[in-house]
Amino acid sequence: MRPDVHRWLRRRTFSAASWSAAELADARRAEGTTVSVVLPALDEEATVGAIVTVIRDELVLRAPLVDEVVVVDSGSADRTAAVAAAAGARVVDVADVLPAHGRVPGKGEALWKGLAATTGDLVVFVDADLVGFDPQFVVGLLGPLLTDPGIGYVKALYDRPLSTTEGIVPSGGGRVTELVARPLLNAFWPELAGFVQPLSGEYAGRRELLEQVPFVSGYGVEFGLLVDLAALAGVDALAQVDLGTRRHGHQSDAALGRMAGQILQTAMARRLRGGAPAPELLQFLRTGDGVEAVSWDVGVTERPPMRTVLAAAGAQGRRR
Ligand SMILES: O=c1ccn([C@@H]2O[C@H](COP(=O)(O)OP(=O)(O)O)[C@@H](O)[C@H]2O)c(=O)[nH]1
Ligand SMILES: O=C(O)[C@@H](COP(=O)(O)O)O[C@H]1O[C@H](CO)[C@@H](O)[C@H](O)[C@H]1O
Repeated sequence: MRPDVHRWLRRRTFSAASWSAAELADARRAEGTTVSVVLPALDEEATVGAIVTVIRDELVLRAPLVDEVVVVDSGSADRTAAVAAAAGARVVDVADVLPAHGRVPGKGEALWKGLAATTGDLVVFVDADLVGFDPQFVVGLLGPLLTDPGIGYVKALYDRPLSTTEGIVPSGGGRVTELVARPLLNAFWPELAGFVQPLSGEYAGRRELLEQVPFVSGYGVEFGLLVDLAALAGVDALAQVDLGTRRHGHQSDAALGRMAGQILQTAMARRLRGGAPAPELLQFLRTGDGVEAVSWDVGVTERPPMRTVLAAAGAQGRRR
């Protein structure tokens, strides 16, 4: 493992259990820091209400850590907006935010407009399809930002069980992460190989940083933000926090194939400047109280086209 990645893993990996909502509420009040939570939602009537309710009850009313909870309705056909509003969220329609800019489809658009529709110094993004949402997710994401001014962006890491028709596959989730995003980052942005969940849908950042980078419109948004914020602020300004386990709604393999395509587009748009890929692939295993990084060499070599070999042999033969 690269020494810089090993060092980053040690210095910038936190546990959500390190902080309580009450202590962070005191800390942010003392600093005068404001906090917004943004939930992008497309047809999430089944889950958005419970998430908003828990955030409001625990982090707005009980411990005043969060100032505003905004659900960005991405053009839902179900009752997402009504359910979210009934739970206490401020709901904005993606088409109504920055209308002069029109609207493009995709999750990233909802997040970009969520940034425009909120004012918090710190912005927390939470998917609206989570099951069994724990308010400690938000506490854990805010912990590093409220205790270390040198940290500007925090990604969630967690176990990701995959629920299938045959049952639960304990670590089967994060399919595009394992098959596309992780290999891409290791090859072309090896300094970011320490992120256990580079595509996690829960993350938080300082508005002053988030407003300086583009938001990729579709599912490339997480990949784009990670690469662009690292380029802007340096890897050491980025961190990750262990939130335990995350369960959410899963899309089909075909849908994830399209997601992978968007992530590939996002990566290649940032990488066409060439440069040989790094040969190391870092994967992660859950240990008792943390994660263990496992390093693999996935470097490949290339054999030249046979035609050139035979031509050279022929030329050599002619020279013998
Ligand atoms: O065009 C979109 C696509 C997705 N989402 C929301 O973004 C989050 C993550 O999307 P999804 O669950 O489809 O991604 P997955 O978690 O399956 O990768 C969810 O709250 C979606 O409702 C959205 O607001 N607009
Ligand atoms: O991590 C992944 O591979 C994908 C798909 O997860 P699953 O295989 O359905 O658990 O989920 C994430 O990726 C999306 C693209 O970045 C994010 O928008 C989602 O929030 C996140 O769940």
